[in-house]
Amino acid sequence: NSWWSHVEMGPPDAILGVTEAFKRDQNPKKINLGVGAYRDDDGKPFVLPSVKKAEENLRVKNLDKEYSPISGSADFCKHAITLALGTDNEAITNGLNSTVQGISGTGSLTIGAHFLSKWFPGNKDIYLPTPSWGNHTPLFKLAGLNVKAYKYYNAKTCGLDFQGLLDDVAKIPEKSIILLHACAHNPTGVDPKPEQWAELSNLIRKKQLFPFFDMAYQGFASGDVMKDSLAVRMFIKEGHNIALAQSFAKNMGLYGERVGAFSLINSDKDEAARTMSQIKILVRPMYSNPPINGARIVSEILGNDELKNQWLVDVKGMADRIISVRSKLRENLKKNGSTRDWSHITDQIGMFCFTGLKAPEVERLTKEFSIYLTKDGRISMAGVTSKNVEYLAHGIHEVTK
Ligand SMILES: Cc1ncc(COP(=O)(O)O)c(CNOCC(=O)O)c1O
Repeated sequence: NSWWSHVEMGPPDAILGVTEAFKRDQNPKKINLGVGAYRDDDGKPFVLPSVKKAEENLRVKNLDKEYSPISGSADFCKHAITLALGTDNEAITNGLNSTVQGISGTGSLTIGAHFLSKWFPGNKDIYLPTPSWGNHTPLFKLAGLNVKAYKYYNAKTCGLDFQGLLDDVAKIPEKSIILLHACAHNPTGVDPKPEQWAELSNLIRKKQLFPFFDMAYQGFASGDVMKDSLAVRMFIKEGHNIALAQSFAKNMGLYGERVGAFSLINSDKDEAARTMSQIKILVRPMYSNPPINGARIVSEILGNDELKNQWLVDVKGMADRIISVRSKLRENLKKNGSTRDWSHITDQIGMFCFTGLKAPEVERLTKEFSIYLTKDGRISMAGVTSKNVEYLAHGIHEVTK
């Protein structure tokens, strides 16, 4: 008889469910706004020219398939942290970072979660923004951390609830962990302004909280890699010894290659060596060592001026396309006669837009117009193109007028 008769069917993933329904829809005008991956103006996946060139360079090198070190190649780790903090950042030149390759952003967050769960000297409580990426809660719980929340999004303005954020952070018990989206907040697209990051940094220091940055979109948000890492660089400059998870899924289009990095900024080189040794001890039984292919592509691009410059053009091109369809959507809503304030569509940044649509409006948009998005009204701007933006504006206006 069965071992598993007690195992019940789990709930479908909210986002993947949207794509399944989209695939079944026969309407030629259907639009999928659920997918969290970049699409070009023809709605197709995009392999960056810099990535294609890097792969050509790698092919002729006839590299072997030997294991990576547990931490990934030192070359890759150096390139990853240097991209995040900037070439001459003191934390790097003084050897204060302990950086390992992670299995994309999810795997890098997971390494951090397990490290904190085992070694964090304070409360094993991690505070997430409300809302946050759907995977954060299960990921941190799986590592044994208690997941709590702080106010972040203002549904009335579709913007940042900065006062609510400060009030909540002020209430977090000292020596707790706070998760921060470095740029392009998922799912809201709402980021603090630089001066708000500065105020938050002061409060977090006063409260002696441990900042854990999740930077999954560096360069993809504004199109400028240094602008997008401003909060991370500011916090380190202000004396916070942070944790940082990076992903190359979006900004290099390496989704399925699963390339990321996890870093701690330490007090001194000796502490960096000790934390590095313990991070490797965690990774070894987890998956032993990381995949080599994507890491080689990243190293090839970031280690070669011509390819790095090509990549900077490629990633800015993706960001600019998203920024332009945000403007087009807002313009078309106005053209359709909508009198609502849609300024949040262009104020928000990165892959996602929190439209402010309520569940019944979302339902009508899907049923009557074959436009697919998650129930919370989040749309992936990557699914919007110059060809479907007018139809999208028409549908949104019809269900919100
Ligand atoms: C904030 C954040 N952190 C981390 C990650 C991790 O991404 P990866 O593990 O692919 O690098 C993601 C990827 N999200 O993908 C889009 C979606 O499903 O909403 C993310 O949004």
